[in-house]
Amino acid sequence: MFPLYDRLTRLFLNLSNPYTHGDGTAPQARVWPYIRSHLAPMRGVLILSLLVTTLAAIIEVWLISYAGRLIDMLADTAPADIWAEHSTGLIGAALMIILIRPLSEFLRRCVNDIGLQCNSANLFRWRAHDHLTKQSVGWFQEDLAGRTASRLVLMGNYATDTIYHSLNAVAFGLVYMIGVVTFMAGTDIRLAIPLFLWLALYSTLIYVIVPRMVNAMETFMASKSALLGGVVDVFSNFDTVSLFSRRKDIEADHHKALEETRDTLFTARKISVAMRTLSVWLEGVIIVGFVGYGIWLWSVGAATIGLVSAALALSLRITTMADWVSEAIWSIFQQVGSVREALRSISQPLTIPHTPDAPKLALTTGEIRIEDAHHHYGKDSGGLQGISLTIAPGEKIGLVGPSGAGKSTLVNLILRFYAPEQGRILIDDQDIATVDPESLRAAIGMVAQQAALLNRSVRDNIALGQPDLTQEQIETAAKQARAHDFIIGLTDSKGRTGYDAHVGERGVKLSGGQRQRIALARVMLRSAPILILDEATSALDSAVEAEIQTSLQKVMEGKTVIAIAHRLSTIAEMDRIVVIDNGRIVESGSHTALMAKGGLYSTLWNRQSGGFIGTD
Ligand SMILES: Nc1ncnc2c1ncn2[C@@H]1O[C@H](COP(=O)(O)OP(=O)(O)OP(=O)(O)O)[C@@H](O)[C@H]1O
Repeated sequence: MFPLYDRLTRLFLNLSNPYTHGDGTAPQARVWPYIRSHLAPMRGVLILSLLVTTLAAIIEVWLISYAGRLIDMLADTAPADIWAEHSTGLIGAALMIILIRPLSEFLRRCVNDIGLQCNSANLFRWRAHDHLTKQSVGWFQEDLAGRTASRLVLMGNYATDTIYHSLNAVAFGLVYMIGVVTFMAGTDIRLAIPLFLWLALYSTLIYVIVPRMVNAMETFMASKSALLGGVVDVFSNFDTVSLFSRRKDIEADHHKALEETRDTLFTARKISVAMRTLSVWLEGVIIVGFVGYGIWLWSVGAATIGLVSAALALSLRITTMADWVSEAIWSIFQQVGSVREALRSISQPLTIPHTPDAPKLALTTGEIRIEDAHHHYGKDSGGLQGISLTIAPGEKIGLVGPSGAGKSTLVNLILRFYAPEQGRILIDDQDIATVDPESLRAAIGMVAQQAALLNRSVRDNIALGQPDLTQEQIETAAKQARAHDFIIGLTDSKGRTGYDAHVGERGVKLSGGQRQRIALARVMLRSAPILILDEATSALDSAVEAEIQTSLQKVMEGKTVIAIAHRLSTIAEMDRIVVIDNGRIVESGSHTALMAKGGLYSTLWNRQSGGFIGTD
């Protein structure tokens, strides 16, 4: 029975495929165009949903009207004659209630809850993820990661709910209109007057309240996203927070964020309470309007008793249906505010255009040419103030300068994590802005200052991006990076050991030096002709660093290398040393030449050899 049930329901799951890509343009910034642009893969399931929802609505309306007719029938029939006169009708109605109605509900649930909801939320998330992962590294640094993640995940639900309730509103609204016309046809057309009055009042209410509600929901969702972003930020930097903030301060910040959500929800709820109360009041208006109008017509001799009772029955039926429609409309506009808030992140155009069809970087020699690069991170000053530098194929340069001079910024531009605000960067005569970014990064091996690892096994971290590597290759690289010995001693909380042990979020379960050695092993396995070492050995003690130097020398062989180091002794042997200060190149030459010159480099060197660290 269960496998059959599974197969049957799976048919509905397979009604659409959520994993389809959009047209590659940035998502629309406005809610309805945004939702519309996702409907194509769902077309079949949406039409089906509209049909089954309409069917369900028809059955519900039938049930209401049948209840009325049943009472009329019982009143008009003698008890002894009931079966003789109405058995077929009664059995038909019973079958309708026991069989057809549950079947229709099953269909409606399968189409809406499985076919639509299981797929639609993921379709929105899939495409939003597709767009967000094309954003530059720089873009991700501008916003709280937790907030962006929560917007991506929750937006799938909000957008789906918006579609679901819209279909409900359309289906129930349609049947509502048909139902009202049918009911009216059986009574007196004059009773349409209170109905129109109600419609006018209800539309006004929606018109006045809905925009306020959409704004209130958007503000509430913004405070909720900020709350989530804040919590993720604190939890993921708990060491720093514990060191520098008092518990009271953390609590106070959290309290403030919570209070913000309470306050914004309060604003939204004030509106919804008013809306709900006014809707019920309007339902009262329609009941009193119908019945009162009927009584007045009767009192002036313009209508019969029958019309008054019909008016009462009619008003009750119409208000029940109006409730369905208003419920659906109400839900839509609550979700619209939430989608609009999520779109603040999701619909942002790419900060660096994505060029999937761009040609791959054709590497020949590995020459890097930087032409007048300026980058101030959108500010007026700071960053790079015009750097021109050519690094010959196979040349090894050391990048030196005081903290904040712009060394990492230059590397970020070469990796195209940011696009230079002015100037350009060429590798083997190809402007990196015009080549496929994946091929660019594949050409560059990088060990960063903060060697962050992913919460996966050590093996996966070393083989990142190269799943075909053998265990032997991975171990050889780990040995060269002096990582093998500590790796085989690792055990994680789930009992996995050695290369299978997981390293914790961002590699927190390893020491800084261990992380750096894994990152070095990773880069040793890359056959990238350009190597960037940003303080690649800064977390290692001198003994391990000396051990690694030989392997590192081997890895650097024949490659174009940019090495950033504050510990100048590690780069003194480079072909050329480029000194950056305040976003500009101030000196360039070999260690000996720069020492002879007596400029910034020699000052830095003398300061270090004066006690900070040995030079030999
Ligand atoms: N994401 C960013 N947004 C805004 N400004 C930034 C950003 N990253 C760096 N900067 C600014 O750009 C300037 C250069 O920073 P950069 O990180 O390139 O210096 P650095 O020479 O690598 O320093 P360090 O040796 O301390 O790592 C600094 O003034 C810094 O404040």
